[in-house]
Amino acid sequence: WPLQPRKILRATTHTDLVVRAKKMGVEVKIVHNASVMNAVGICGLQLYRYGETVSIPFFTDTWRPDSFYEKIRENRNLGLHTLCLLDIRVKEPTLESLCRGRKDYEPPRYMTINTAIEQLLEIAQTREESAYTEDTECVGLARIGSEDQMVVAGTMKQLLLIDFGAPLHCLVITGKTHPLEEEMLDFYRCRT
Ligand SMILES: C[S@@+](CC[C@H](N)C(=O)[O-])C[C@H]1O[C@@H](n2cnc3c(N)ncnc32)[C@H](O)[C@@H]1O
Repeated sequence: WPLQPRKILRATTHTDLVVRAKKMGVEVKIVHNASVMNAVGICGLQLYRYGETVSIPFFTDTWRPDSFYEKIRENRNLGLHTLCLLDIRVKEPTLESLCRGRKDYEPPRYMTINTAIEQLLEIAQTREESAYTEDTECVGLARIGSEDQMVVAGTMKQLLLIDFGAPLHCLVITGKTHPLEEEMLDFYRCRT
């Protein structure tokens, strides 16, 4: 039974899968694949100038986690860019159905760049000296790799006004940029 994880081994889930398979004596064969982790290179920010990637979950009325803020702060202190992966909520059982023991699911939801920025700015407001502000340069990327992919560079404030269309979306918060990176970003710069 050759196990072929679809993606490169870059996240805990992938490594965990391999470790458990090997412990069970299952043969593991890695088939390398494209990933947002390298496809994001399209915007011209150099991959080796990124710090730790963060995931931004949807806020709810009662759950507003902000642990990713510290990672963004550390990255920016080191002058590194931060790739923000945005929440996907698919096949989430409704609260009602959980209570009734019946399987009903919420409609699928994919976080937009706009929602991610709103949440990031909400967190920034709770910090005295935030690691980023609405004037921080970012790059919004939607549907990378598809014919209608969208890449726009601009401040958080500017990107908030852009409709990036259908999922999937991700966001890069820039660190210290190299002149060549700036030249590349100019091709994507938002003109509003
Ligand atoms: C849990 S991550 C896993 C990504 C996938 N396993 C990979 O390595 O490409 C999913 C998130 O990555 C980002 N993402 C994946 N593919 C994307 C694409 N083509 N364009 C923009 N963002 C993408 C989105 O933020 C999405 O919510």
